[in-house]
Amino acid sequence: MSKNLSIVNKDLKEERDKINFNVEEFTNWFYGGAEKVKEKKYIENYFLSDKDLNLELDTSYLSYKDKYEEAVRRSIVVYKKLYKLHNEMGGTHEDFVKIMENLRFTMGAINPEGNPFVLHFSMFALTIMNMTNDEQKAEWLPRIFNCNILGTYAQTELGHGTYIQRLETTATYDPKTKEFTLNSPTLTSYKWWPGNLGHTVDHAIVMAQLYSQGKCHGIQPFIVQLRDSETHKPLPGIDIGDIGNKVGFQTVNNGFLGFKNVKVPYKNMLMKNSKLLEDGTFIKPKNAKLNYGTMVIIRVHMIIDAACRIAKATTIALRYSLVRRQSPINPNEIEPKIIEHITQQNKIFPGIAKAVVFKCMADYLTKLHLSITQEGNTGNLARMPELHALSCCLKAVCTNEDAKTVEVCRLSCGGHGFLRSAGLDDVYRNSTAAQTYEGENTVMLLQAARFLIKSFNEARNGGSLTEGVKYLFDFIGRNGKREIFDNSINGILRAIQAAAAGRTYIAWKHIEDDKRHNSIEVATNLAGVHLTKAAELHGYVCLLQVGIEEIEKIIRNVSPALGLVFKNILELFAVDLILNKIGDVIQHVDISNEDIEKLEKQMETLFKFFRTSAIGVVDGFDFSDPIIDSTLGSYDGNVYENLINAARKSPLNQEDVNRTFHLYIKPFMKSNL
Ligand SMILES: CC(C)(COP(=O)(O)OP(=O)(O)OC[C@H]1O[C@@H](n2cnc3c(N)ncnc32)[C@H](O)[C@@H]1OP(=O)(O)O)[C@@H](O)C(=O)NCCC(=O)NCCSC(=O)CCCC(=O)O
Ligand SMILES: Cc1cc2nc3c(=O)[nH]c(=O)nc-3n(C[C@H](O)[C@H](O)[C@H](O)COP(=O)(O)OP(=O)(O)OC[C@H]3O[C@@H](n4cnc5c(N)ncnc54)[C@H](O)[C@@H]3O)c2cc1C
Repeated sequence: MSKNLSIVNKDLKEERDKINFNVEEFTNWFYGGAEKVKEKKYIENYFLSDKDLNLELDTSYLSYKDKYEEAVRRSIVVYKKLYKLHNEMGGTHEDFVKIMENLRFTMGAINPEGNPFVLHFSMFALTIMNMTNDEQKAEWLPRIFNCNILGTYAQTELGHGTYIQRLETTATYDPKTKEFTLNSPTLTSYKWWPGNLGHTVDHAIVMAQLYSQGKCHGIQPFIVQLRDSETHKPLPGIDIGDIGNKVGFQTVNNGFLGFKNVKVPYKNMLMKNSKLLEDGTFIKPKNAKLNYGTMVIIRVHMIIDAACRIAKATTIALRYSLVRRQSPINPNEIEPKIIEHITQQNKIFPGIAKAVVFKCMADYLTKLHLSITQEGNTGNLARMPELHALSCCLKAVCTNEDAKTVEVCRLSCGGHGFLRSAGLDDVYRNSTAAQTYEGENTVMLLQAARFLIKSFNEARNGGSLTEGVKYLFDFIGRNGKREIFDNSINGILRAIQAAAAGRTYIAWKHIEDDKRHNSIEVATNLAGVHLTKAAELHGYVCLLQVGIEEIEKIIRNVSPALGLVFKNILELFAVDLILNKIGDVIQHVDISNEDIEKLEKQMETLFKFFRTSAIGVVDGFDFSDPIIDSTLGSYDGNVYENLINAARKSPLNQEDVNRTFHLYIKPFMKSNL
């Protein structure tokens, strides 16, 4: 951790003196080993120490246009260095991935409102890597890697983001010229939202309806050049621009794009999955959803992003709560650190537990994705629907929790939390954006519910189930009897499983009843609220189940003192979860009022234990001061000095009288109305 040289606030020092486990050991777990932590620190310092970045400039005060231009300038400084470092490291693909993984955090500090090149290195490169044949890889990958071309992923249109089957952009193939002609036949067919599209990139993966031999063959990906490589002027037939100011992501340069008779060569349709022969014959892929692959990868990556945003927000909220004093609990005593107010603990401690459990889930899902992708490469696509359902479900549950938790952290910092310098606004904006992009969360939950209902039918018919939904058998086996609650961690898991299975049953029954008068589609829509609740509960089952399995493994491999902290964290996550979902649990589990009171008491005991470890855990997330970028969350805890220093930098404070006084205020005051 790069520690500030200033003297650490004595309240915070006193807290750190009481930590009873090895913080470094926790950090090593969080980043996957001591070697990875070393790499992270090295890479972070390598970039952030560069004076050319001019990180002293607070970009939040700049205009929209200036923010974008500064973000581009800073990004280029970073990417130049990235290639230099990559060469120094040996230049392998693994080295590049290593740098990019670590840069994710660092980039947030450099461009707090988003990276104008992010899609090039994520969705654009990933789509070319995963959806092209060998010749296409050979042609495009070196140019992408060297940044000779810059690209984005243009799928969403003004009229459609969710229901991608109905995208309207057309790509019509002519076997005589061996070209596609791209058109935007309506206003609603304009591409709208793609990151970096407005003025940054010169290429895009464009998702368009393929027409060949007079038939539509559904959406297919095409590589399209949008701007001239020398002048950067839009090419003929391309109408392109920035979509304007947004809630966040101000420097991501999300754009719009329309096509008028734009010619694209035959070789630019990505042909790994679907194929088009030169004569225009279309060859279907093994599974039509293979073209959705890039979205699946990104949804998997979004779980670790959610964990890190929560980790950052709770670090700020906790450090602040350990130095802020207000409102004596006992009238005759001094004002306590606000963390002593139990409601404050209730705001922050469960969030810290979520960051840890989400990290476990991210590791699990990354491994699962890898193994299912490897199966897919050998032609076995059997587990694709399971991965799709799980990644949709967890993308939704984790980003919803993320946005909620970050907002609670902001509220937990009182008035100061509302300052930009507190550092929580960009975290929140990024969290809430993640609830929408890469699949709107309700839609994602409904996709997961589709899998649950299928599995429920399978279970009722005595079929086989994938591991993650086997608990549906237990529900069916109980034959209408309620699960008996027992107050252990596995008891809590069984209770959440019973609630998820019970809610799945209610949704299933709703559909079955409505099917008598309606089509299955209408019946499914009418059951929508139950379906999303079932999927959400299923997401929590997965999180708790994976949390239990992973943390049991961790405990076996770490020191006993850290093991106790992990046990505490897991219990915090579980008890907080069941108390938050108690309505659903009561419906399907035999749980008494006494059991619930016991859980509430248990929460208080868990808080008491966690009170001393909490600072160690957030320090262990190891966000350096430039990364945390917060007056309230810096390592030294000197919040009041930080706040006044930040306020003094406000552009309004650079002169003691603002010109508006003489221009407007004084004449107004002297006018006697
Ligand atoms: C909601 C769906 C999945 C619906 O797809 P659909 O073709 O209409 O399917 P349907 O007829 O409803 O049937 C569903 C069926 O399709 C299957 N399926 C769907 N997707 C997959 C997959 N990836 N792998 C494997 N299977 C998949 C499902 O399992 C269903 O199967 P089933 O019929 O139940 O057997 C799709 O439209 C979708 O993914 N929409 C969300 C769009 C989205 O995520 N856009 C992202 C744009 S890029 C972006 O936001 C980048 C931001 C990045 C940044 O700024 O950093
Ligand atoms: C910050 C940001 C960055 C983005 N970056 C990109 C990018 O780089 N490339 C790109 O192509 N796209 C990008 N997008 C677009 C994004 O993927 C879509 O906005 C997203 O998938 C949601 O689709 P939509 O806007 O059509 O919402 P809609 O589907 O119109 O959602 C509106 C409402 O309708 C509901 N709804 C819609 N369909 C259903 C249904 N079947 N069942 C129940 N309810 C439904 C939703 O739940 C929601 O409440 C970005 C978006 C944002 C906000």
